[in-house]
Amino acid sequence: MSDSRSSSKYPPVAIFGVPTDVGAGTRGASMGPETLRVAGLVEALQARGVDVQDCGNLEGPRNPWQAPVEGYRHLDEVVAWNRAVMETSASVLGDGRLPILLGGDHCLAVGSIVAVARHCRDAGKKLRVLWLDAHADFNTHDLTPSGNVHGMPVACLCGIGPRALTHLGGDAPAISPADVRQIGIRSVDQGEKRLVKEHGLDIYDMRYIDEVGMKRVMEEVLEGVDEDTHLHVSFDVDMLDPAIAPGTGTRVPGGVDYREAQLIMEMIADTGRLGSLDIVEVNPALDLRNATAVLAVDLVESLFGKSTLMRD
Ligand SMILES: NC(=[NH2+])NCCC[C@H](N)C(=O)O
Ligand SMILES: [Mn+2]
Ligand SMILES: [Mn+2]
Repeated sequence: MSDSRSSSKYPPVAIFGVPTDVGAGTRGASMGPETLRVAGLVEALQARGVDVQDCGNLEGPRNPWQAPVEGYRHLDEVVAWNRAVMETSASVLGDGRLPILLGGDHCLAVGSIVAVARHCRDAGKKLRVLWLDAHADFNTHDLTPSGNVHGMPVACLCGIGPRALTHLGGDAPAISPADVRQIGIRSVDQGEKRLVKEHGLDIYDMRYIDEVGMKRVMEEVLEGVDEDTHLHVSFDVDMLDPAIAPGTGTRVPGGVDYREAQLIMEMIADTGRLGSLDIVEVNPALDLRNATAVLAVDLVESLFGKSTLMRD
């Protein structure tokens, strides 16, 4: 076909915004979807030759902004939003499109990954989740220091958490810790550390990245990825160093720098196996001139094959 849209080696994409911060302890990530659009996400993908459909934003309950109850803040609202995310992700995957979730806070990855896991099971594909984050997000109601559910999605997906989230897709666990690789980690709470070790979560923390370098980290993370693998990238922008990405609610110093982040995205792009993406925790209320959203868009371009040299 001569249509430039079909020249991309990527499948068509469907973008949907999830404007909520019910899982977070700081307000503002609810404005993430619009700020990523303002930063030019759709146009940047189209310029890569990708067929992009913007489905607009999902709807759900408002943020009641209440204190945690029995270890969870806003659990009912978190479940309602995740149900909507799961349904939309499933229908996008069913249409043969690559879903891109614009968060919103990171609790929403429960819904997106439950849908992706089901899709992989039905399609006979192996799932690998790349969790790009400063945090392990493996808390439970009795370990959490905050009650914020955005600190719990990985545990929920692995079957540890409130039934409404662990069984969101009907059965549990949605995934196994062996399906997950975490990159950029540098803040894990005391009890969370124990749980992470107990479950053998594969964590590439900042110390390991410093010691061996990002190239080797990504080689290890992507080991075994083949044509039957579906890569789900769950990109919490707080993986990035706050000096380059200040617009997020739970900043932790000592994060991934610009070059390292580009290499992560480029090496994922090289596999050609990207199947779904979350971009979460962009908070324009804390940002400087939309720098964090602009950087996220820049990194997504690399994830869709833009390279700095003559490799296109
Ligand atoms: N997705 C995130 N930004 N999570 C931050 C979690 C922070 C902290 N570990 C907590 O559980 O409260
Ligand atoms: Mn996170
Ligand atoms: Mn985080």
